[in-house]
Amino acid sequence: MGLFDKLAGWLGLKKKEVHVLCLGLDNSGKTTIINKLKPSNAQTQDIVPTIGFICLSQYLICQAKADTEISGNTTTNIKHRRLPILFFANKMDLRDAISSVKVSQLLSLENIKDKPWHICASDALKGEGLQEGVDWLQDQIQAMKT
Ligand SMILES: Nc1nc2c(ncn2[C@@H]2O[C@H](COP(=O)(O)OP(=O)(O)OP(=O)(O)O)[C@@H](O)[C@H]2O)c(=O)[nH]1
Ligand SMILES: [Mg+2]
Repeated sequence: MGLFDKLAGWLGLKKKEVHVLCLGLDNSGKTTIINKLKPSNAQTQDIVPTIGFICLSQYLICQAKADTEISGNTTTNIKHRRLPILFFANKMDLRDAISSVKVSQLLSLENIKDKPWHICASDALKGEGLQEGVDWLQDQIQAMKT
């Protein structure tokens, strides 16, 4: 069972759609993170750079590169809703990686006042830090339901 299956189970979302948009710089680890969230028997060992975007309907996760064009309606919709934003400060295992606190300062995340946000340091190769992020997302989605 993958982390997103667990999340869906806890939330009783088996029949509901949860759309997760995964955005990030090239080579930052988006596909690796998404892959790790799948059940172990569905994970692939062979991750190649994504061309354009991928949409995994089974997990309802959409990965787009930061420069992928998103339609005007979608951006407006995202902008005006109080959707939770989860940041992964990935590749934390690298020797010259900066801390998640420093990443958050560099991105001025404290200026995001109209949406709940959270940042987790992660090592997507080992799967470290992903559970913390999914737990936070679970709490946020639950809060939105009530
Ligand atoms: N050391 C380290 N390498 C990672 C980590 N996450 C991903 N990688 C590696 O970084 C490279 C890029 O990972 P991808 O998952 O393809 O990155 P992406 O963001 O999907 O890349 P694009 O699809 O090209 O935008 C691969 O060689 C991964 O094995 C991490 O946490 N630590
Ligand atoms: Mg990719």
